[in-house]
Amino acid sequence: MKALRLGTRRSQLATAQSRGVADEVTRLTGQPVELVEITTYGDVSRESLVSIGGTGVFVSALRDALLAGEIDFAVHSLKDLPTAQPPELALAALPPRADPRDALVARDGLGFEELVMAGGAAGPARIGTGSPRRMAQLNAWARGLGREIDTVSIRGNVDTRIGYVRAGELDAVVLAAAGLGRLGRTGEITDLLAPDAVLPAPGQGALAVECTAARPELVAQLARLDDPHTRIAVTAERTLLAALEAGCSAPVGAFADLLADGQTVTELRLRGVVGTPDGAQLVQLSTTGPLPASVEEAAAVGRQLADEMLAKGAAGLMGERAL
Ligand SMILES: NCc1[nH]cc(CCC(=O)O)c1CC(=O)O
Repeated sequence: MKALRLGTRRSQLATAQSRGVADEVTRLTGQPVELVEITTYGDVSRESLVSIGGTGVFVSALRDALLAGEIDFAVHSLKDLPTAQPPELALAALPPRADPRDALVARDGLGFEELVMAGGAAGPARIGTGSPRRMAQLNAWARGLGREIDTVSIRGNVDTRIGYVRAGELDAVVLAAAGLGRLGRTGEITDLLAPDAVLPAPGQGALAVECTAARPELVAQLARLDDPHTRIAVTAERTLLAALEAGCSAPVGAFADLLADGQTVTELRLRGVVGTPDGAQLVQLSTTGPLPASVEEAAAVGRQLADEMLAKGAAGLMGERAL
């Protein structure tokens, strides 16, 4: 049988998650899969994400290769995908989501509150993250404790980021737990940040399996990896993001969780937050309702919560993201 070509970025994280999906495709369909390496501008550039136009840069080279027929399918981190889906490409599968939470990797095994109270060597604790969403919520959390922190803008791969802590340049960094999990590095996490304190990025922890919409049999084959509950939850989160007219580098957190009655999922709770990077102003809202019966219904939940957030002044806070 001819192998399906799975295009992947070269980074350790991208390779790890592509391998996992490749194995799952083979397990479920018996179809062999080969990995094809694609270099993206986001992998070679050292400029900040904002100056190169957001995380969408990681996605476009893979999509170009899909449309050119150089690869059969691609795996993206869902949170890096723009919310507007190009009609010529299909999100064939959203596999079961991994841990959606953000994770702290701090010096001396410290948790977030311990670190904030302890401070850094010469003043407030220095915590690295390139994400305005994380900055806003971490700063707001520290404010609630009556303390200040220094959020320091960083980027780079997982090794580089954790390296700042190991080298003593930063007291901690914040990363997605799912990414650390896929790299087999959960042992380095010193605190998993509860969504009550830090809402993850919309779609965080979920992968998206994409192929051309022009190959319906391939779409159907890949769809065997799809997890309907993941699709419902992330649709609500991503529609909230889209309805706020915010991009993937905006300070927007959103998390939909499914509430179960025994073994049966009965309700969906969607929480959203927008804030200024200094955490001085946050608009945070939550809604709980019956489990949406379709992605359209899930999208409606996201739009509704976005409208409520906009009515509370969310748009004005997002304007701060240029700073
Ligand atoms: N923005 C980069 C990015 N995109 C996806 C992940 C990994 C985890 C995931 O699937 O959400 C990460 C790293 C991070 O935020 O720490």
